[in-house]
This record gives sequence, C-alpha cells and structure tokens, in this order.
Amino acid sequence: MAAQTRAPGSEKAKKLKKREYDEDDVRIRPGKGSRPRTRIRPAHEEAVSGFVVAVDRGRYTCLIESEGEKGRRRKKDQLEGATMSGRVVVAMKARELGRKGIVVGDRVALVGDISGMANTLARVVRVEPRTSMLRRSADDTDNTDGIERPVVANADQLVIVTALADPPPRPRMIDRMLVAAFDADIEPMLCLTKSDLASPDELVSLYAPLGVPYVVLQKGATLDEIRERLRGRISVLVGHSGVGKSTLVNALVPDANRAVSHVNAVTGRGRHTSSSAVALELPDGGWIIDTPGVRSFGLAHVSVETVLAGFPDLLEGSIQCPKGCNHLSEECALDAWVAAGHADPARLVSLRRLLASREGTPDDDHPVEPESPSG
Ligand SMILES: Nc1nc2c(ncn2[C@@H]2O[C@H](COP(=O)(O)OP(=O)(O)OP(=O)(O)O)[C@@H](O)[C@H]2O)c(=O)[nH]1
Ligand SMILES: [Zn+2]
Repeated sequence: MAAQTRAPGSEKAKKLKKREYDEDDVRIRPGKGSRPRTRIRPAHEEAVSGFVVAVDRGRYTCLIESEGEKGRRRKKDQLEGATMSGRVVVAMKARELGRKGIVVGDRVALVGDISGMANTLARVVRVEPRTSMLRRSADDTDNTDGIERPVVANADQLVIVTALADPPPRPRMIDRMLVAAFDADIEPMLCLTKSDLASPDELVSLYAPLGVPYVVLQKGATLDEIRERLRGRISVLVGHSGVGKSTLVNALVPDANRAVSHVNAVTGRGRHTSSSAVALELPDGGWIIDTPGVRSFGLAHVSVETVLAGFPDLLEGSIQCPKGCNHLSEECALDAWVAAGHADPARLVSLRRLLASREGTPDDDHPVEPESPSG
C-alpha cells in the first residue's frame, strides 16, 4: 500500500490534500452518477453497493443498503430499519482488485451471489472513492513493511475516548490521536468518561481552546449529547483498555453484542473478529466503528508539518522557525513563543515528545502494537 509518504520532509506529499495521494483511491468515477460508462469495467453495471462492516482474513462482511439510500441514513428510514436490518453479505475480493486494500467503512460494489444465504460468497469488484482514510503505522519509526496501515475508510469523526480517572487521562496520547485525525481529514472529538470519579475541568481547559469538541459522560447518565453528535455520521471510537469504551458502545447500540456475534457467525470465524474494527449501526442513524485492537496510532507516515498542524495553538509560533525546522533543535522558535506566554509549555513538551518519538526516541505514551485485546 501507499508507502511513499514516509514522514521526514516529504515536500510533495504535504502539498497535496491527503485524499489525493491515497493510491488506494480509485478515481475513475467521481460523483455518484448511476450509470458508470467507463471503458474499464462495463461488466459491473449490475453491481449493488454495500458498506463494509467487518473485515476478517480476506472475508468482507458487507451490508447492502436499501435502494435510494446512498449516503447517510435518514431518520425516517430508521424507524423500521433497526441495526443490521439490511442484507448482510459476505464477500471476497475480485481478482481484478489485486492488492488493493478494503477496510471497514469502505463502500464497495458487489456482484455474484448477493443473496446473503449461508455459505454464499459475493465478490467485491470495486471500492468507491473514499472521503477519508484513517491510517496508522505499526510504530513511529516503522520502515519495515507497508508502513501505513489503513484502519478505517470514510469516517467523518474520530471519537477519542478518555477516562477522567481510572485509568488517568494521558494528554500526550490525546495529542497523538488529534494528529492522526488531522492527518486523516477526520474531525476529532473528545469523549471524557467516568466523570463521577474526577472533574473534566483540567482537560477541558486544555483542549476546548483548540476547538476540539467534547462530551462528558458517566455511566448511567444521559447520552443525549453524544447521540446528537454521532447522529447520521460515521464515527470511529478509539481509546485505551478500561476507559469505558465497551460500556459506551453497549449503551449506544443496545444490540452491539448481538451485531458483533452476528458478524462473527456470518463469517464463521468465531471471536476473531473482535480484535479488528467493526461498524455498528446506531439506532438514530449513522455508524460507530469500534476499534478494539487499535489503541494507538504510530505516526511514522505523517509529515512534520502534519504533526504540527495537530497542534494549532503552536502552529502560529512556528512561522518564526527557520525553514525545514524539525522543532527539536536549538534554533526552533517555539521555545520563545511559549516563553512569551502564547501557549501552554506542556503542549510544546507534548509536541516534542511526539516528534522525537518519530525519530526513534521511545515515547512512553506510545505502546508497542499490537496490543492483545483484553477484558
Ligand atoms: N466509575 C465509573 N466506572 C465506569 C464508567 N464507565 C465504565 N466504567 C467501568 O470501567 C471499567 C472498564 O469499562 P469498559 O467499558 O469495559 O472499558 P473498555 O474501554 O471497553 O475496556 P476494554 O474492555 O478493556 O477494552 C468497567 O469496570 C466499567 O464498569 C463510569 O462512567 N464511571
Ligand atoms: Zn521550530
């Protein structure tokens, strides 16, 4: 997959809008004209469109959406359309797609046996252009294999789930996730859980000024606000073990466990699926994509510029930096900027740790991947 955007000083990559240098993107048919008349694949006009809800070892679990419902689900459709009410079809990748990756959140064209009956297998013949791609590197300094690993396609929101206590919040991890969101062209949102155990004030005062939206939650309290923010959108949930992500997912999607085991039953692959991303349809419309096996994002594939863009409060200060500044050396202008009171010193520390980590210095907020799924 796209390995060319290795971080340091990739001038070319940074000039382009992220989604344009995604070589996984097929840009043959922009828009959603209903009659693709491309010379390239006239054979697949009869294909139906599906939404990839789970991926497991070469099997793609897709939901075939009802006619006329291409984009987001409208509220009205929902009422009768409960979770996973569409037809669930398991598919394999058509040979013509070659090594092209298909990930959860992809919209695909399906042919072949789309009955969804047991032991049938459809074929994915096309992956529609993506609106976003959340990626990670296995490590910050990983340069051994494909480097970038696409995680989820087409998400429009990254929900960073952080407990206010037990486990204690880790701002540097939040910063890392914010960079990943920025890199992916996805709006970040903070979801602060366990507010019965500690006050959100400190974290809120750190991140609200950056324009990062947030919700504060505690078990058993109302979910109205977060429901509103998730409605009609595709949101990826990330968070460390124990922050209350499962508690939240189960509260938002009362059917979550059933939906996941349904996916597992269809793929016939047992609980393995629970270690990769699964898209769950929200009762009010929209999707949440739970990522149990993904707890951190290595950022080797992200340029220095993109990392800095994830720190909007420091960005302005970097204008004074010498050209090509790595923001780690003495001539970096950010020290003076922070010393002059323009930004919180902790933010510069966080930025530097992240940048240093990409240069090979271990970052204790960046656990080695993959973590084994637990509890
Ligand atoms: N005090 C308090 N505890 C909570 C709250 N939400 C969840 N918990 C508890 O925190 C623990 C972890 O919650 P989970 O929902 O399993 O957390 P998780 O993030 O899914 O963790 P993994 O399952 O390990 O991935 C459980 O014991 C929950 O009961 C909350 O709002 N307040
Ligand atoms: Zn600098």
